[in-house]
Amino acid sequence: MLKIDHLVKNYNTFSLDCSLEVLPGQITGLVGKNGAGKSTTFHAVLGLLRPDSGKITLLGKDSQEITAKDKQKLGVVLSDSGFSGNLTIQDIIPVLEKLYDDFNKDFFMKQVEIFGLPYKKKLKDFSTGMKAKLKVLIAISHQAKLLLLDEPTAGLDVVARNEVLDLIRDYMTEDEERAVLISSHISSDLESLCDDFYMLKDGKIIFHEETDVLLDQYVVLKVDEAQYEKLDKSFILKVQKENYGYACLTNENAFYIENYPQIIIEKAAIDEIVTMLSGGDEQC
Ligand SMILES: Nc1ncnc2c1ncn2[C@@H]1O[C@H](COP(=O)(O)OP(=O)(O)OP(=O)(O)O)[C@@H](O)[C@H]1O
Repeated sequence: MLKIDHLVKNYNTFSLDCSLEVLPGQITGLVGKNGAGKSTTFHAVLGLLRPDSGKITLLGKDSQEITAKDKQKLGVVLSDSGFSGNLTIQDIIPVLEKLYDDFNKDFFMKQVEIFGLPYKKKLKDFSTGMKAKLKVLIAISHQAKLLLLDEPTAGLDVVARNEVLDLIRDYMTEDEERAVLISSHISSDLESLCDDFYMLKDGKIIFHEETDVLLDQYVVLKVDEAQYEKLDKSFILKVQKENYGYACLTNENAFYIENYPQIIIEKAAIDEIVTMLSGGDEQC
């Protein structure tokens, strides 16, 4: 559905080199701190900036050959995009009908009602949550095959965030060929949503894993100084100094359970994995 092969974009003090793949039927998460390069990646995929090198294949075509008609098959949320704040939902409906051959007005209107979005209020007077819901709603209201969602939950409270994530889940259940690339700097947001994760750090993908594997095989070993000395560190991905000794991240849960029954082994939440992997701590 989307394949990015060594997309390179250089700015003065920042250099992106990103490769990732979004498969049909999958929700892929792109996580990374502020400034990691998530938006630059989305902009490049959408042809909004010119990459220095690399290849992007979108909907089965080289991204440079994507037509306006093809773009109708994309549902997009960008932080810096949207309709003029002086318009209302009432105003944008005819625009959406013109923009998208498959715009589903009934679905859109129903969701506007469910979300309690004001029909005649100017968009600039919407709350952050209302704006976010409207953006995602627009992205999923025209039978898109691929959603490209850059930080769609930014600034939302837990309730609004879950409503937005539910919309994305519902979108996926309607057609098993659909796919989503979604970014967030809060990885826990995406834990229950995504099938796999890529992690960007300083413009580079430093990690890719399926969520099932993450939840099943990634654990944190909590060891004191003496245990740390004796630990076989072959499968330790990151080490973090703690008050009690060391927290060691591994993706070989079974090896340490079998060989070190006396040490404390805790399930690693995605947030913890991301924080440890993106931290500057020593890597074994
Ligand atoms: N047009 C530009 N000119 C120069 N530098 C840029 C430009 N656009 C982005 N950058 C730089 O590229 C880096 C990555 O920015 P980007 O917006 O892609 O990060 P991000 O991961 O989306 O961050 P955030 O979560 O804050 O949106 C930053 O250091 C940013 O300053």
